[in-house]
This record gives sequence, C-alpha cells and structure tokens, in this order.
Amino acid sequence: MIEIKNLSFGYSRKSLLFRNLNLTLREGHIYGLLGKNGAGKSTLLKNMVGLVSPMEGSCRVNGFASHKRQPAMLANLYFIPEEIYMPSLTAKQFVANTAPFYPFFDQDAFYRYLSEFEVPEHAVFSKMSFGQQKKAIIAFGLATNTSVLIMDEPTNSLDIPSKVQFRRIIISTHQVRDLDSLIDTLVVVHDREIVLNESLDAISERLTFTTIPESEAHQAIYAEDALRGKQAILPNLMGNYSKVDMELLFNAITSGNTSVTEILQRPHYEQSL
Ligand SMILES: Nc1ncnc2c1ncn2[C@@H]1O[C@H](COP(=O)(O)OP(=O)(O)OP(=O)(O)O)[C@@H](O)[C@H]1O
Repeated sequence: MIEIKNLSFGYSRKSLLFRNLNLTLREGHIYGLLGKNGAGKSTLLKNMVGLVSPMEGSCRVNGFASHKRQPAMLANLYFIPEEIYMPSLTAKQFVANTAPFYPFFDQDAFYRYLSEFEVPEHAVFSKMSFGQQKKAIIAFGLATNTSVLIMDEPTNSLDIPSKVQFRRIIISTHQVRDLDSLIDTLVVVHDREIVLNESLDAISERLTFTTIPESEAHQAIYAEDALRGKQAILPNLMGNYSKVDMELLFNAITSGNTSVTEILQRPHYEQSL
C-alpha cells in the first residue's frame, strides 16, 4: 500500500510540481499513471520510492516513510526507472549480488521470464541492446515478488513481440480481470493535482465510450473527430458496459472538460436519479 498525504514537491521552491497532493494506492491493483509530458509522473514515482524527499507532507510504502529508504521497505519494493544503467554482470552474477535483498525472489521465475523474453541467459547485461536490458530488469523485477512493483514506461523500448510477451507474463502472474487492459485503475495527474483515481469498472459504470454520427455529437460530454463520425463519451444512462477508451478519457480530462470528472466524482446514489 502506498499512501501519499499532503505532498508538496518541486525541484526548486519557486516552482512546485505538486501542492498538497493526496493519493492512496492499494494492494492487489494495477494502476496506470497518466499525465502530459512534464506533468510530474516520474517525479511522483521518485517520491514514492524515496529517491527524492517531500518538501511537505509524506509518502509511505507499507507504512514506512519512503525517503528514509529503510531496508524493510526496500525489501518489498522494486522500482524500474525509465532510464536504466545495467552493470557488467551476467544474469547469474546479478542474481548472486542483488537477489539476497529480496526475500521473496523466485529464481526459477526469473530465468523463465528471461527465456520468454528471449534474453540470452549467459550474456553480460551492459553489452546487451537497450531493449534486452529493459526486458532483463523487468524479468528480475517481476521475480522479486515484492508487494509493490513500480515501472516507469516499462514497454517503451520493447519491440512488438516483447510487448505481447510482457502482457502475457503480467496476465499469468497477476490477477488481471480485464484482458483488454492490464491496468485496472487509472490515476491522472494534471495541473499539480491528482484529477482522477478511479477503477475502470467504476468509470464504465458511469460513462459510455462509443462512436456516434456527427449529427448526434451534441449528446456527447466530450467528442473527437474519428474516421467515421465522432469518438464520444456519453453519460452511461442505460447501465451498459463499454470498454474505457483511456486516451479519449485522458484527452477529455486534460482539455479542461469538467463534466467528465464531475460525473465520475458524483456520489453513487445521484447517478440513478
Ligand atoms: N532532476 C531534476 N531537476 C530539475 N528539474 C527536473 C528534474 N527532473 C525533472 N525535472 C522537471 O520536472 C518536471 C516534471 O518532470 P517528470 O520527468 O517528472 O515529468 P513526466 O510527467 O514524467 O514527463 P514525461 O511524460 O515527459 O516523461 C519537468 O518540468 C522536468 O523538467
């Protein structure tokens, strides 16, 4: 569990990236953190893992203050940053050096993931291609079995087969409910605040994502031009299920469309009135 309370942080006191930010992330979920370039996603992750310290407020992982980076916290947390620098070690040497810090590390799973990702088992990490290095560290991170695994843009440098493999591994190792999307809860950071922290189930209960003809665009809360007609977000008045279009929802929220967030934040009983 990650608890962020009244977090204020900036790389300089003059320009804060977050002011009084609150966010709770619970165990058993796969959260997707979305925000525009420069919104502070990586910085928020660095606060969570204690690579930077809050100016005000607190970040706690499983009850431990992140910035103290106590061994008991680190044993149950694995972080894969966007930029990685791998040592001149083979997988076997890396396991010997690093795995002892992770009491739940599963060596068999690590080698299985490496083979599923087609990462050569005996090669030296630093001499591998960047994509191979990324896959090696993802394999290691998944094998640590920590209660919190944080990955910053994990599939960015992966080729298409590796992205497919990544999905397969996550689906087989975590209880992914919606096979269309590995993410079950969406967190959006915008204008120094968390503007959304909602499960995809709750979002699709309230909003419908669909394509509508141009002539019906006035019924939409938010719409964008599509190849045929409009891609639109409508209130879900009939209780039908539709797959959440995360990109469309993100665009709606960050374009300043407040109706979408208002519907999502409304208490449940108002929905049926
Ligand atoms: N070490 C640093 N020192 C000073 N400023 C920094 C540092 N790291 C990031 N920043 C600034 O903080 C802001 C947020 O950066 P961050 O990398 O957290 O954004 P992001 O949402 O992850 O962006 P992107 O989607 O482009 O990866 C940016 O304006 C960036 O220039």
